[in-house]
Amino acid sequence: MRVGVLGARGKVGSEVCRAVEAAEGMELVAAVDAGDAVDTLVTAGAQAVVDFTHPDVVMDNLEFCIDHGIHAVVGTTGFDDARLDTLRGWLADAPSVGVLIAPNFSIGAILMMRFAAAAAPFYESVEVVELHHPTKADAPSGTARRTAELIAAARHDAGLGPVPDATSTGLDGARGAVVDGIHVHGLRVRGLVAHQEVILGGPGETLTIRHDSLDRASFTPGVLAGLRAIDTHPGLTVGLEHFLDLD
Ligand SMILES: NC(=O)C1=CN([C@@H]2O[C@H](COP(=O)(O)OP(=O)(O)OC[C@H]3O[C@@H](n4cnc5c(N)ncnc54)[C@H](OP(=O)(O)O)[C@@H]3O)[C@@H](O)[C@H]2O)C=CC1
Ligand SMILES: O=C(O)C1=N[C@H](C(=O)O)C[C@H](O)C1
Repeated sequence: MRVGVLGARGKVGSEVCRAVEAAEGMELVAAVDAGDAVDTLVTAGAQAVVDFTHPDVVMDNLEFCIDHGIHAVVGTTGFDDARLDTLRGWLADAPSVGVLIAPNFSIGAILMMRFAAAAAPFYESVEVVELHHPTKADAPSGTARRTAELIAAARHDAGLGPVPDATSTGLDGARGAVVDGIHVHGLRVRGLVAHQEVILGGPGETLTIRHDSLDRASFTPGVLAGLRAIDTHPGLTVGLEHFLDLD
């Protein structure tokens, strides 16, 4: 497979370039960063791209790739329902192209989200705390948003009501952001990479599910798995778990 990387000089993109170069059956044919011509992907004959750029530019990148019949494996964050619908519209005109949007490529983070959704029906309280390096573009993290959505859906299916919270006054922001009714807190601390805790609570007990990416190498096996599967999964897929055999 001939692979191009967008965001190739970034923190994750540079790891991905190394991983693609070392991967059996893959060739890195284009390494594109800010200011480089995206047309390079076409002249180099890229069959698939990996995008780890910025939420402000990723939609333009994907429009280009879909228009040119190039599959895309996307780690960049910032996807809401409106963006996903836009992608579905573009893909309707390019039915053989596959796009994978993965809020997190590390296997531990995928399992953490799964465990959190499984535990959610059993606890009255739940909050999400994400902790990242201070150069992160977005807050809360894409992983935290996705986790909160999965927890909210699991609570809804189980017939649970809102999480209890007696707060009536306080400083703005003290209770974090709210995603689908679930409070999400973001910390930015030098020295951290990417970490998340889901804290669930019921009478007399709490359960804490924690995941730590200690190195950006944690993301590359998932990216390679996405690349290996993308040409047999046309259309839009959200979440690498759909390409993995987790059951
Ligand atoms: N899904 C997952 O598993 C993970 C997702 N991420 C997400 O990936 C994204 C990137 O993260 P990270 O690597 O830490 O960020 P970095 O800022 O380190 O890297 C992004 C790179 O993309 C470059 N860039 C900006 N615009 C373009 C463009 N139009 N075309 C090509 N390259 C461009 C930037 O250049 P410049 O600095 O000059 O602007 C920079 O080199 C974020 O959204 C982050 O949340 C991160 C880790 C894991
Ligand atoms: O910017 C990061 O670093 C990360 N971004 C992703 C996110 O927002 O969830 C994945 C991981 O948390 C690292």
